Amino acid sequence: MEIFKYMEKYDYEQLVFCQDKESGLKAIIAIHDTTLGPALGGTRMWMYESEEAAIEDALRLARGMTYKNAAAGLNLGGGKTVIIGDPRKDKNEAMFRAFGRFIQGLNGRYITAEDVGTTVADMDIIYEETDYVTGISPAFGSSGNPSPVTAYGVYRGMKAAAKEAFGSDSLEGKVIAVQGVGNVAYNLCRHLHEEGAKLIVTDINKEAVQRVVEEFGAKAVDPNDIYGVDCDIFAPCALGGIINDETIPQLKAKVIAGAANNQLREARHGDIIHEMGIVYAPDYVINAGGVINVADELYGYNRERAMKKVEQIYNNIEKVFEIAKRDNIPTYKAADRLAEERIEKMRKSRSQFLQNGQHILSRRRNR
Ligand SMILES: NC(=O)C1=CN([C@@H]2O[C@H](COP(=O)(O)OP(=O)(O)OC[C@H]3O[C@@H](n4cnc5c(N)ncnc54)[C@H](O)[C@@H]3O)[C@@H](O)[C@H]2O)C=CC1
Ligand SMILES: CC(C)CC(=O)C(=O)O
Repeated sequence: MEIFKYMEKYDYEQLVFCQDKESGLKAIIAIHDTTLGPALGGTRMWMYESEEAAIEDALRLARGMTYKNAAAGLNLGGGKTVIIGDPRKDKNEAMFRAFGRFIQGLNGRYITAEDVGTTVADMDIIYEETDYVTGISPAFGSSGNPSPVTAYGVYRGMKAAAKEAFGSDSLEGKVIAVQGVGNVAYNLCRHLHEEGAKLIVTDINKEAVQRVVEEFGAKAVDPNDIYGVDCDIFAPCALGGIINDETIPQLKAKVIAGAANNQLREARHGDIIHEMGIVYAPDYVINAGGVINVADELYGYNRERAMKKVEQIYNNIEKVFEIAKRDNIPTYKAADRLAEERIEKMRKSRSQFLQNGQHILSRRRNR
């Protein structure tokens, strides 16, 4: 991978490599765009096949956060971190303290939170070293684990997608195939079960599957079989890239609506599912609940205010469908349009000069 070429193509601002030998920290912080404000995005800990795969994931996820934060109406830019390692074996306190110091060194250009493989306890350790962390324990007056709120937002967005596809937003009796039943999807399954949906689930973690089978009466299938099951809605809630040339021909669902980031392996896969008549709720619009919730910490966390904004995900998904119809484009492009228009407007308004203490004028005054 030619890193600068890739960064130039999608206009990334910064890529930071963090190494701490003592603790074993190998982290990559990617900052995509800070037009709207400091970059906020979670930290993923994962066993990448190669350093290149880790860099690519950090970059793709960071760009997704720029679009997610913009489409959600947040005054935040996009960034993300990946830590290379096994979250079950390789974590230690010194690692997250070292990581916190690296974040502090960015002086507020990047703010972190949880993602796959990291927890509230990890964020609490980072908080020992920097203020630029969210999703820390409610004991600190913060919002805690974002996953249940992400799940609620996905549930609301899925209802809006169901209304578009089936004419009613009720999920009662709908067959919903859920891929990955981790932190977000466990909570999503609870909402779906409470509304009377029928669940088909899979995960590579057998205990996670067992829990939703026992608690919500879900039917379990093997991970490779989830794409082809007979269902109304497919909810990808594991990792990215799962809508691709191999999986699309197997799909029977009329709707795709789930929590996973970067669901389309390539943009053209969004065109293919559009042509097939599948209603796709763009990933970064439907899964914004978590970031909306943690971002509220920056104002002094207020759950009621945060949840009001999360409710808006239903309307945001409707807005995406409206733009898609108005401009006769697939929904993934409509979502990009929504986000890009907002960023562009703000970029223009910020081009006016503001005396902010950093300009040559302020240095002259202090001489
Ligand atoms: N946690 C949050 O608040 C947010 C999460 N997301 C995204 O949602 C997705 C899920 O996040 P979490 O629930 O937090 O992660 P998680 O790690 O708790 O859950 C993911 C689950 O997917 C399973 N999995 C991995 N590969 C699989 C495969 N090939 N087949 C079936 N199952 C597989 C894992 O075993 C795990 O149980 C991720 O893509 C994440 O980036 C997006 C926005 C916010
Ligand atoms: C989980 C979040 C708090 C932020 C994030 O990284 C995301 O939405 O993907």
